[in-house]
Amino acid sequence: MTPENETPEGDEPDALPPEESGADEGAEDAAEALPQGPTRCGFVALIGEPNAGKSTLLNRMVGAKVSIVTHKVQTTRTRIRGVALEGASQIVFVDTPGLFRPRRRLDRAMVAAAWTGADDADVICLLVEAHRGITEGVEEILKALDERVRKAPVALLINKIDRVRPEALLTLAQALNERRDFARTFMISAEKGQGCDDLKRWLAAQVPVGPWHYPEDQIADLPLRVIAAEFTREKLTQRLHQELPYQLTVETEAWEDRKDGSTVIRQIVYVGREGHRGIVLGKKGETIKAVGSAARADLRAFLDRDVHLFLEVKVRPEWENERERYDQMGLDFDGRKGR
Ligand SMILES: Nc1nc2c(ncn2[C@@H]2O[C@H](COP(=O)(O)OP(=O)(O)OP(=O)(O)O)[C@@H](O)[C@H]2O)c(=O)[nH]1
Repeated sequence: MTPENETPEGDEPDALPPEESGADEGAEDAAEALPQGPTRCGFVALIGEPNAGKSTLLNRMVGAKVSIVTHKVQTTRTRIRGVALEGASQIVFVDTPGLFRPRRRLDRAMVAAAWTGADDADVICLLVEAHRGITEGVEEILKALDERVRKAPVALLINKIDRVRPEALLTLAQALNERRDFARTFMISAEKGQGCDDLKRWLAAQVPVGPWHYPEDQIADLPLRVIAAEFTREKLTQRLHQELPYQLTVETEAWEDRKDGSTVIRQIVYVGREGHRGIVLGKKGETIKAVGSAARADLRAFLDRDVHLFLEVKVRPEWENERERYDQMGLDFDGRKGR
C-alpha cells in the first residue's frame, strides 16, 4: 500500500473553471429563445474522434469537472453522463469514448458504448476538430451516422476554433454541410468557451418536454466509485508515457465515509506486467505518490470532503480479458452494447 502524500493548497492540476458568464460574445443575438413554461429534459450524446474535445465540452456545459481530460487519445473509456440546467431544461450530456476502428476487446467495448450513447440520445452532437478537418475517421463516423441515425437531430460542432483562421472555418463548415444535412452548425471552443452558451441554449430548446430525470443539484450520473477511479486514471495517463496508460485500469476497491466528515478510498491499479508495475510506482514510489496527491486534490474538490486515498499496484496479465474488469468500468465485455 502506498499512502498518498499531502497536497499543498492550490495544487489542483486540471479542474476546469466554472463556465464564465459572458464568455460567449454576441450569443444573445444568435441564441434561440430560452424555453419557458413546462420543464424539458433529454439526452445529448457527444460523439467524435478520439481527442475531439468531448470531455472538455461536457465539463464546460456542466460547469464542473465530471469527465477526465488529457491530451492523449482514448482517455474516455465508458459513457459518462453530466447534467446541465438551462432555463426550464435539464440537459443530460453523454460523453462517449471516441469513435475509431477497434482492434482489441477493450476497443470494441468502448466503441460499442459510444454508439449506444448515440442511439439512445434525443440530440447528437458530432464534434469535428477545426484544424484537422474531414479526416478519414470523420468520414467513417459520417457514414455510420447515415446508416444508424434515423430520428435524432444531429448538430455539427466544429471545435477548437481558437486554433484556426476564420476563413478556414467557413470552408470546413460548408464542406461538412454538403456531406450531411445537419440540424445546426456551431463553431465552438470547448476549452475557451466561445460559442458554448449559444450551443447550450439551442440544446435546451431541442430536448423534449418532460420532467427532469435528476435532482436540481446533481451534476453527474456515474457511480462515485467509478468517477474516483477515473480521476486516478487521468493522473496516471498524464504522467506515464507512450502505451502504458492504455495498458492499465483502475478500480475503487473500498469506500468509507467516516463520521469525522472525511472519506477513505482504496484503489487498485491493475497493470499487465511486472515491469509496468515498477514504472507506475516510480523511483522510491515517487510516481504513484504524485498521482495519488493529484487525484486526491480533484476528489476533494469534487466531493467537497477531506479525502484519504490509498493506491495499490497489482500485476494482472489477463485483466483485459476479464469480464469483471469490464463490469467495473460499465462496459459490455462482449462489445455488443454499452450499458
Ligand atoms: N485548443 C483547444 N484545445 C482543446 C479544445 N477542446 C479540447 N481541447 C484539448 O483537446 C484535448 C482532448 O480533449 P478531450 O476533451 O480529452 O477529448 P475527448 O474527445 O474527450 O477525447 P477521448 O477521451 O480520447 O475520446 C485536450 O488536450 C484538451 O485540452 C479547444 O476548444 N481548443
